[in-house]
Amino acid sequence: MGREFVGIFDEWVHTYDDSVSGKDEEYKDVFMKYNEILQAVADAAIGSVIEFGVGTGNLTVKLLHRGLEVVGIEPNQAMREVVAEKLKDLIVIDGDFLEFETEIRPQSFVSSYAFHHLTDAEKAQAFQLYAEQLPAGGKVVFADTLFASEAAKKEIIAFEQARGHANLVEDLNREYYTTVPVMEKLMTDAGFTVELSKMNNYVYLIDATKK
Ligand SMILES: C[S@@+](CC[C@H](N)C(=O)[O-])C[C@H]1O[C@@H](n2cnc3c(N)ncnc32)[C@H](O)[C@@H]1O
Repeated sequence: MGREFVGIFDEWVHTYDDSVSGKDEEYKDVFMKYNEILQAVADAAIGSVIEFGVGTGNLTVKLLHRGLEVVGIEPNQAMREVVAEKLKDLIVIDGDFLEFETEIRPQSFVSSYAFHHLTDAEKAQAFQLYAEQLPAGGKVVFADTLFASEAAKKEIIAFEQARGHANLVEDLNREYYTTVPVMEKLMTDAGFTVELSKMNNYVYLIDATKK
């Protein structure tokens, strides 16, 4: 579920790695410190890991370098094909944040630049599901765009509009980018302790531990 934006990646798959490396002017600030952000997610993960929205596998590579067992979940077929080519031994399953079936018993759920595909109600559902599946001390480590408040979100969208970043503005209005207080509440309600760190003007590291 939360798959309404999956089709966007049929096209973006071809240039996605250019975007994350700063070649797409509109998304430069979103992907600022991309490698550092993904490394921070990988460093906070523990044990057997389920990674959602693997895309072209950039976070996956960092998790594997840490020696962690990883199963990837990716709803977009073109992305699954790219990552299967890049990481031949990786198990990548067709699934999403809410519907996935794997053999492993995860100690961490991780993701980068993808959780905003879920509405806040779906995010709440996801955290309840992860709390049921994780042992005490298990982790949810996500990096994603969050805003300090709804007012801050409006201000940034107006700023991007003024500098002519129409595609980014459309994206920020179309998808379900939420706020720091909402994210904190959804996670604490599901039984996690949460630490949030600002990584660039858009992205926060969300590091949560099941009580
Ligand atoms: C912006 S890319 C991020 C890729 C990679 N994680 C990264 O950090 O570069 C978002 C990815 O999430 C996937 N996606 C879209 N909807 C999803 C959902 N409901 N559940 C899981 N993944 C989803 C897309 O197909 C795409 O591969």
